[in-house]
Amino acid sequence: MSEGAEEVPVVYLHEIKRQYMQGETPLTILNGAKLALWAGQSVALVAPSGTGKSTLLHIAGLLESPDEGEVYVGGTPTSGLSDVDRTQIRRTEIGFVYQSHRLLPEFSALENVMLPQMIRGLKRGETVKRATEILSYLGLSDRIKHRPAELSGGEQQRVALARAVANAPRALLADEPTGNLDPNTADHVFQALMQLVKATRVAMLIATHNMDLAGRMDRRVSLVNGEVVELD
Ligand SMILES: Nc1ncnc2c1ncn2[C@@H]1O[C@H](COP(=O)(O)OP(=O)(O)OP(=O)(O)O)[C@@H](O)[C@H]1O
Repeated sequence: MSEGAEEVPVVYLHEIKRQYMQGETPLTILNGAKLALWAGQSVALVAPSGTGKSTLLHIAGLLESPDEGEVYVGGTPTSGLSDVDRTQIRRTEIGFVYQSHRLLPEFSALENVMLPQMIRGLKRGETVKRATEILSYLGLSDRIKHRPAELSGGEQQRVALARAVANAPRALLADEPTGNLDPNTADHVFQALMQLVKATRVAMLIATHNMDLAGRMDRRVSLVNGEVVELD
């Protein structure tokens, strides 16, 4: 990638405001939040429960719209786009990993990774090739025929990771991706995430409560009174 291309953040959140109604009372969760995610950089989002980490990730991933502010993807403002265009950007530019793997139980690991590519319109043969490559890269070449229930927790999460990067997104957003795993397995999945950042230069934002993992990422941010603050 040329240096010029890196001058624009992959995702830029500008002055994001988000309120939820709690009965009659508005609850302000994000209040002027600003955050730039850069190619090849991993960012840990570390903040207490209920401060808005998932909300921020959903807004960055175009899964939820802010009440005020703008989400730029590759320099393009997204608020004025149609739902179809937003969905298109989400499918091609952004990968999401959740705390629980959310794989489809009746499909194999390979098929789970093929699906997002097929939805995007790639030919079946191409999706098989690419899904096989990604799963092998993540150390799962002898597990591709297994269904999620036949995989360990760490393997399931690595398949979910493979699915998230199947369409070669420019941003990968992960909400407590190792939260359900024991420390050793969490470490394994975390290393896979870091390996992907280095290999693909994806911009990564990971919400985590794990300070050890956060300490091993490129940058740490938190949420204070609805704003993003840099830690360190
Ligand atoms: N759809 C919604 N309607 C109303 N309130 C919501 C909604 N989504 C989230 N909230 C509230 O907004 C606050 C922030 O939620 P969010 O899930 O973003 O926090 P979080 O930092 O990710 O928490 P955790 O670490 O526990 O996952 C919480 O108080 C939550 O109850």
